[in-house]
Amino acid sequence: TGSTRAERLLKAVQKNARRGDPQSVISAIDHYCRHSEWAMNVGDEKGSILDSVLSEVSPSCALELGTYCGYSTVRIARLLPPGATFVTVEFNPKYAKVARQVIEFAGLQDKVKLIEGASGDLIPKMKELFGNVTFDFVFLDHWKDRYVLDTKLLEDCGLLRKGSVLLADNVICPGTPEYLAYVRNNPRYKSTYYKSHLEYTKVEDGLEKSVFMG
Ligand SMILES: CCNc1ncnc2c1ncn2[C@@H]1O[C@H](/C=C/CNC(=O)c2cc(-c3ccc(F)cc3)cc(O)c2O)[C@@H](O)[C@H]1O
Ligand SMILES: [Mg+2]
Repeated sequence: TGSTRAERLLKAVQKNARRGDPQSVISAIDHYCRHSEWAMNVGDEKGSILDSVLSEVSPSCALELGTYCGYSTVRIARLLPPGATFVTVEFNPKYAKVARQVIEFAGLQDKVKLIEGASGDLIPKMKELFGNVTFDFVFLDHWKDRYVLDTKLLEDCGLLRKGSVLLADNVICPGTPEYLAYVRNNPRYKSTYYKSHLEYTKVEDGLEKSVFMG
């Protein structure tokens, strides 16, 4: 059968990027998605905002919800301090398979723990899997109607600490209205909106950074 969009994106990485060079993997995906076939990666414009927030936080323990093809996984892993723990969660085995190959091509497999499964099932298991962990940084980029549920789950499972930073993609397009309402009207969060554009387009989108106050 024909390849999927994700598999064609992987082929573009294998063809155009350099093994062990994360920046070349990022550039190859951005070029392919801008000029050949759009895909729902956070992209280069919002990706630069992600990079700057990451550099501020410099997390020793990070979580990503929704790996997809591993584009933001590579963006995050390449900026983490040595020895950091980085967990990314993906429940579609086909996407997980592509993401593992993209992450490996970038040479970042030793920095990334990709766990296959649904966030709702895995979040309550994080303490069991990784010891009494709290996440310094969480990137939300999975199903938009699950951001609030999973944020509450992270709180209830004691996985956030005073100062933990949540960064959410697509708060304008496709949009996450109940998530914005939740973090912006909640005294336990200090939120900032970073205006940008939907990946590879001129459509408005943005990232919401929310600092958990404990
Ligand atoms: C059930 C919730 N828990 C989950 N646990 C683990 N992985 C999950 C989960 N949900 C979804 N996933 C995975 O995350 C990814 C889903 C991401 C959903 N993202 C979007 O819908 C999205 C969509 C757009 C978009 C914007 C404009 C359009 F016209 C069309 C699409 C842009 C984006 O940046 C997006 O992130 C997939 O890999 C999916 O398998
Ligand atoms: Mg997104």
